Amino acid sequence: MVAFALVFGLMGSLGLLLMKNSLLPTFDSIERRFALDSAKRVVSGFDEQMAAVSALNHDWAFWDELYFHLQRPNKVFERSNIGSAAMLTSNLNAVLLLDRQHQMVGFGARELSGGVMPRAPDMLVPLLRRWAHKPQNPKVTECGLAWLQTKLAAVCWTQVVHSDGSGPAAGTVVMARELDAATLAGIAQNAGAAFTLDPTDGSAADTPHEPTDTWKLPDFHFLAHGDVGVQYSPATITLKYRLEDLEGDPLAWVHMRMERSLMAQAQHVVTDVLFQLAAVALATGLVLLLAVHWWLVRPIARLHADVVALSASRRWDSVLRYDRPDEIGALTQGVNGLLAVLRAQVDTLETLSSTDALTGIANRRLFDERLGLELGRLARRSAPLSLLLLDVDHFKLYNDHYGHPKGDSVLQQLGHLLQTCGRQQDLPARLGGEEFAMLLPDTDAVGARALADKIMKALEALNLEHVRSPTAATLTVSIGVSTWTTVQGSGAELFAQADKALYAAKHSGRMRTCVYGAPDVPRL
Ligand SMILES: Nc1nc2c(ncn2[C@@H]2O[C@H](COP(=O)(O)OP(=O)(O)OP(=O)(O)O)[C@@H](O)[C@H]2O)c(=O)[nH]1
Repeated sequence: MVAFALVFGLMGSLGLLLMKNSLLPTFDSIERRFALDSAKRVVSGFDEQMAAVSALNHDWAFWDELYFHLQRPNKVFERSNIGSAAMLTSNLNAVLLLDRQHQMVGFGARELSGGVMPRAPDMLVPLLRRWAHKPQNPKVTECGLAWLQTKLAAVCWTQVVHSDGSGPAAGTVVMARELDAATLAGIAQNAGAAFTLDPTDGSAADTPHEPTDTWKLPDFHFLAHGDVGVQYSPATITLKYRLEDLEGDPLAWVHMRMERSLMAQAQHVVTDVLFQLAAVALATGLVLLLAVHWWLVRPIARLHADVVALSASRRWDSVLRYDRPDEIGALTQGVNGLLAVLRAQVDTLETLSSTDALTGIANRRLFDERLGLELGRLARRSAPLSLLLLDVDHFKLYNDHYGHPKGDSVLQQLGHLLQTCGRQQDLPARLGGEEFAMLLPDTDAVGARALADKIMKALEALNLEHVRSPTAATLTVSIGVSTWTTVQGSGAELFAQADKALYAAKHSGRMRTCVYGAPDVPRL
């Protein structure tokens, strides 16, 4: 029972542990995937900001009025298109116009957040440096990020050509739009992930942690250098992405910090589920334990107790009753089968131990037992009890003459004769050798003598030839009788009286019956 509970508990714990070990990693990988997707959306948000400026910049690059303006600067055009009002309308913070030699021919600006004004060198200097090692791509709008004063901005530039794309470029149009707090908040909102922007100025935020992992981001339109450093802790996943400037140098870190709420929830869920499963397992185990106890242990214990009681009482004739259509019923039937075999064996042994092997009538053991019983009955009620002792005359001579087997046959016939002569309640027995006895309940001396006569007549009728007998030509017996109407002593004394009578019969010529108490029989 205890072993069963232990095994059940062990298997349950193992199952729960396996479940925990498979559930948490699944939640963990879901959370990592989610963090990576968030990082992609944030970086994509920066890329989209550049794409928006890029579209406007591209339109201007194929604008004939700008094309002609670069060739012949026009004050009206400049005022209405790169004046501060126009900057506001187009949501730009700076527009820089360059001629073919990259000389500034126009600059319009709108103040950045915090009230500072962008400066033309903020755009021109990094561009010129970039073009020094990576020349401008004709008719292709390019974008990058740059600091305007201390503000992050998306900067795009395209060579200005005729609207039909013909002719050599008249110069370059450069535009900048600040990625102000509202824009960054929009990126964060669209991405569904909060982030901070930290300049790569060598401050602590510059290298806040060593990443434990690196995720590769796909190439976006303008941001094509995508590695995200990842650092895990039990409570957060921290991601950092490096924004680069026009020359490919570090510009700022985008730090994303994501609470591992899913893992925390998963831990709770798993713990809850574990507790619930443990409770269910415990309840199931208890129910199973009770069921096993009720259906198996209890009946087996009862069966065991019955078998023990049966062994103690030695009542092999008992039958165990468990009518069940299962293994316990089968076990009970098996025990009953064994009992039947045992009963048969005991019966056989009892028969063997109380029967004379040669004649098949009772032996001395059974005779003594019945004698004791009959004496007990005699003590309780006044019905006479007689005992006949019978001995074959000159049986030694018979054996000597006819041989032992023939002698055996005679003894068998005598046994049968005694059985047929007596009544149902009489007990014929062979006491040993050629000596027989008959115990006659409810029989007085007259009745006993009458039976003795009947036996002699029946033997005479058998006409068993005995040529060596000095007494008669056929086999004869001598009989001694003793009768008690009340108990006068032990069974041995009744027996001794009958033996005395038999002795008298032998010594008065054999082939006769003597009754103890008669004048011709001496007293004990
Ligand atoms: N065939 C056979 N003979 C037996 C058996 N038991 C005893 N005897 C023989 O019975 C004979 C008994 O002989 P005795 O005691 O001298 O008595 P008896 O010859 O009958 O003479 P009386 O009793 O004086 O008439 C012996 O020879 C025994 O060997 C037996 O089971 N079978």
